[in-house]
Amino acid sequence: MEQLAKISPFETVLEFGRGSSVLSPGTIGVLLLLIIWALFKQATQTQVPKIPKIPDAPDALPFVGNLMTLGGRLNENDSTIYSRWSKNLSSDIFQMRLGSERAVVANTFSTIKDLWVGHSNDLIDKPQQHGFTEKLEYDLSGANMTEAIRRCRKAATRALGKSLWPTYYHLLEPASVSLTRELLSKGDEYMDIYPYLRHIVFDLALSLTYGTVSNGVDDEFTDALVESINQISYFRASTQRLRDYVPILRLLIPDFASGNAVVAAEKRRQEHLDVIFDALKKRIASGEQVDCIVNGLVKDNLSEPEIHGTCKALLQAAPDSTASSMYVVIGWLSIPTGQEFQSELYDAILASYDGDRDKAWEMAFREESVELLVSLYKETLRFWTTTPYSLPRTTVKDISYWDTVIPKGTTMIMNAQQANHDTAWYGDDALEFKPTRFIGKTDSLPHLTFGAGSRICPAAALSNRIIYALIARLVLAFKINEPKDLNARKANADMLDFSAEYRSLVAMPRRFDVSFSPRDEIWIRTKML
Ligand code: HEM
Repeated sequence: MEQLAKISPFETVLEFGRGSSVLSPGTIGVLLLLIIWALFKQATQTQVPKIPKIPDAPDALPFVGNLMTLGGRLNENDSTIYSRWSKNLSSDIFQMRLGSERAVVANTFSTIKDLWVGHSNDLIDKPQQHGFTEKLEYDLSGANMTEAIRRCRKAATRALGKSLWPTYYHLLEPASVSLTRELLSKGDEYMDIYPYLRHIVFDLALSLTYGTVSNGVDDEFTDALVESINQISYFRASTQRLRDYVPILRLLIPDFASGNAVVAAEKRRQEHLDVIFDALKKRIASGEQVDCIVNGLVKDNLSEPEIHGTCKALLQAAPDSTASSMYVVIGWLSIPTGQEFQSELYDAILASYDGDRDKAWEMAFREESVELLVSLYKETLRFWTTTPYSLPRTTVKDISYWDTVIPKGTTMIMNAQQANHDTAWYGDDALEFKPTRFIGKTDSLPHLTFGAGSRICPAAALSNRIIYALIARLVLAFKINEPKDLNARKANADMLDFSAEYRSLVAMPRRFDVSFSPRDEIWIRTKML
């Protein structure tokens, strides 16, 4: 019987049907029993058995398990729901059913550290999301750690390493100058700075990968590429699509809208990248020296799909997560408490360079000598967890955890949003935004927004530096103001409500407007030369 169930209950029933030309009442009875039994198995079974001694999330339903409460269906992101379950169960860790997938959710900093760092190599694979993963040609972020993916990750990590940063300054510095010029031209006008921040990070990622930049914030080609990237991000590791997790739905319902949307987005993304790649090949063939990751990967003999797979992951991961973090902190700086902090930060930046504004401006991308600003970006990433449940992993072997065993093949989810606000780890003020929190602290894992362990974000240090440098230059040049008009869009600095996106992997801050008053216009203009 166990054997038959593995084939698929419906195939089993069909086999019975084929074997008998006339269905006797006895055969029909057996068939019915078999269908009920097969449905029962489908309704409750998971890829790994229930794990002893780990409590279950409440209200699991047949077939879908806990999915009906997740995926933004209650206008809350999955992490907020996980936090509630963890609290109600009085347990750091619980298990749940996502259709046929058994997942363990860890909710406190110390539990996550024990599992993700203590068992780093045991948690190196990613869950394969049916209806999504197979529609992407090659995908570093979502793939298991095969030999090819190991090579891609190694190449990406090398390209993002500190020794290569000096080659990226010439990309970031002009971008920050054009941003400053743009802000200066706006005068007292209130504006939404998000598209500009996103554009800077996207251009950096495009230069790093394919050695090119886009044409501008409203460039049509880039918009289409960004749109295809967004579509793919929207479905990645999301619990919104039931059929990605429930086998019987895949069997019964064809994959219409969203499945086709992923395929169409992947096709569009690939077409655009092919154009960019071809242009790069022509430049290289004509003898031009182009410093970019693709060039390095070609020299490393990675295949073309591997090259695109690595670069797609970098292009995909970079813009929204980095831009969102800069955006929320700019929003906080504009509100009254942030206004006071702006002056403190301005003084701290100048003090680090003995009052030499030019040097402070020049060194922004080259070093992180302003401790208050380092603490500010760490606290920003901790408090507004833009990747609330990180990227789920899969165990590649059985893991002994306290007095139980988490089996090989279990989906592992870190509730980074909850752990980043864990009072047992950060103290009673964990729910406050405290920009000085990390002064004098050198912990290598200050928060979990970049993930942890074997698949931690390879761009964590570079992203930190981008945020540090752009904020340093903004504060040196301008005072950031919130709109006076009561009906205007003001920043939402709430640790959860800052984002209006409940369904997908990356939080999307609610949009707001701010204005930038030059501290000293004549001095700023000297930086535009
Ligand atoms: C503030 C900005 C960023 C945040 C919060 C962020 C967050 C994350 C997180 C949570 C993961 C999953 C880690 C894990 O499984 O433990 C990840 C993976 C990844 N990130 Fe980032 N990221 C950021 C910026 C970037 C940038 C700028 C790039 C590229 C230039 C990048 C490239 C990647 C790649 C390639 C992966 C997949 C690594 C793998 O699966 O082996 N990220 N990121």
